[in-house]
Amino acid sequence: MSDLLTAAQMRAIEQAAIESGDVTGLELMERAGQGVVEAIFEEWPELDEAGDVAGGQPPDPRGISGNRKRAVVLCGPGNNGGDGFVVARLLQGRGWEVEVFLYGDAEKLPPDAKVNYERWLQIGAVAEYTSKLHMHVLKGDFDLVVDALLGTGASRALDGVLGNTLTVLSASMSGKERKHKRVAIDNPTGTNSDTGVQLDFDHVEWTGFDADLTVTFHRSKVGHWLDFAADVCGKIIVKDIGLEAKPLTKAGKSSLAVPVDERVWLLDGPTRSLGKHVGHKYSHGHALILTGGSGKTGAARLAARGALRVGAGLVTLGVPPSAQQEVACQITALMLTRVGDATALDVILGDNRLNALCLGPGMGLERARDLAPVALAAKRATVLDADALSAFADDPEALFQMLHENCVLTPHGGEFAKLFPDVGAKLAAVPTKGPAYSKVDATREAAARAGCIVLYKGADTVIAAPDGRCSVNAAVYERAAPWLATAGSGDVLAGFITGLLARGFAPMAAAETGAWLHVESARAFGPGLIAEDLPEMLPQVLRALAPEG
Ligand SMILES: NC(=O)C1=CN([C@@H]2O[C@H](COP(=O)(O)OP(=O)(O)OC[C@H]3O[C@@H](n4cnc5c(N)ncnc54)[C@H](O)[C@@H]3O)[C@@H](O)[C@H]2O)[C@@H](O)CC1
Ligand SMILES: Nc1ncnc2c1ncn2[C@@H]1O[C@H](COP(=O)(O)OP(=O)(O)O)[C@@H](O)[C@H]1O
Ligand SMILES: [K+]
Repeated sequence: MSDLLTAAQMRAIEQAAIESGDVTGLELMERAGQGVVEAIFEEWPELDEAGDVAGGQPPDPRGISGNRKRAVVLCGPGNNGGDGFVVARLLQGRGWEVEVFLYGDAEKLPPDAKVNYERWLQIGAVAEYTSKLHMHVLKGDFDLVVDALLGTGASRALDGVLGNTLTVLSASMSGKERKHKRVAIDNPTGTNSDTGVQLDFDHVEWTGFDADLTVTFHRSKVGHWLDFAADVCGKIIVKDIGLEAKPLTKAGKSSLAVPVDERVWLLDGPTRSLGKHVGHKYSHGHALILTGGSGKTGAARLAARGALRVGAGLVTLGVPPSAQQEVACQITALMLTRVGDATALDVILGDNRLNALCLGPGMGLERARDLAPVALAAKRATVLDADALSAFADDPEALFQMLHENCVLTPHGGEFAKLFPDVGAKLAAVPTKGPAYSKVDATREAAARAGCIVLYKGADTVIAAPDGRCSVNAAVYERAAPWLATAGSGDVLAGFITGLLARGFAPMAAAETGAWLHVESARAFGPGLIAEDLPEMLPQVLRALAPEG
């Protein structure tokens, strides 16, 4: 998968291509419509009775004389609607019976959409999109419903006619017995293409258009991978509309988000340690993971197991005296050392071979507050998770002062909102106009403020660096791993990242790789997963990637 674009970036790319004279807006719209039709028939070959997908061929007489396929195309007031008119024309050209409904005023359509509206009028009718529309669709024996209502230009709350109709349509047409397929052009109406959140609409069960397939153009949009969108996009297909050759400007590039994929491991993983074949355990790094007191050591042990499995040469648990016996009974390959207080930690960190630290899982707020200053002053690569984040909820600035560039913060939503309350509030606000503030924006802003890597957890994990680099590790669509929502899985993630830091990964790469391996381990196990299983799946995941991993 390539870069993920915001609506503004996509618009800028299209605009640059049009201004360069390489292509017209009308040509792009035609290619977009063709792309949608291609995707429909690639996805559901059984719908294709007429043969040639590219259009232009006369329809197969069997399609007309036999049972004609039937489509409803819902067109909106902008260029997304324009794509819809192209799709309607191409389907009709292939022998389909097509009904088109327009939400909005035809006279106000933008120029390219207007042209395609008029082309469609030469071969078909346009009915008004009304609040009764869903009844028509529900009663009709349709094979396909196309959502061309709103695309990247969707920017404000939905009105009653639009929102209610879509909601009833989607709700009443869910379930296996539904005959027709549902396709959204660019994004399902009801979602924001920058944020993935639902557009504001005053309806209790508001869902928006619930698609089986979403066909987007040139590049996937950031919002396809965030928040609620993954629940309603169905599946994403990206269609080329001939914009490839135009790179983004430098300024545009620095604000790109990239998806995390297996390259994070393949580029670095197998060799990222000192000495690929002849190295010894110290050349693979030594991680120190601090535990909480007696009865609270499980989380840190999970993290430690993760760090060891991901390839740290040695992993030591730093335990308070009260927990020494408990931890000693539970570990074998892991080591332990007593870390009673900040002074003891200071002494231990005199050993320069300890090159990665992890604070937070099960640590306890007080112990985290006591030990964090010494740990951070040692300037080792350091993961701060869980209690090490919550401990500074009252004074995040005190934490930010101590952080350095080799730190990785791994908050979930609650911890994020405690450390960055203003950023969290911006993210939580329901957008009323575009461009909207997304989890990508929020994580970037947090990383810049903290001066280190921030990994903001969730099914749509976002990782950002202070310099604006940003990536999305989305466990959605074919990478869905809902089993990760289990106690302790975040502790294992902290351990994976710590282990990778010990191996010498740069903080951003460690966070990306850790997050990616975390989801892969969950997928390799599948349903029934508990946190303990995650480190145990790593050998299998790594073997499949690179034999020497
Ligand atoms: N610009 C181009 O050259 C191309 C654009 N394409 C299509 O054009 C789309 C973007 O077109 P637009 O920028 O015109 O945007 P849209 O068609 O997504 O929507 C813009 C229109 O919807 C209205 N609107 C926004 N939010 C609304 C709401 N909540 N309720 C009701 N109306 C609302 C706006 O006032 C405006 O009239 C893309 O998603 C894509 O489908 C493709 O044809 C490829 C080429
Ligand atoms: N539905 C989901 N799909 C994929 N990953 C998820 C999902 N829910 C949670 N996760 C992941 O599981 C981990 C949970 O971490 P966290 O909230 O800290 O839990 P804990 O404190 O119990 O370990 C995070 O890495 C998060 O990204
Ligand atoms: K749409």
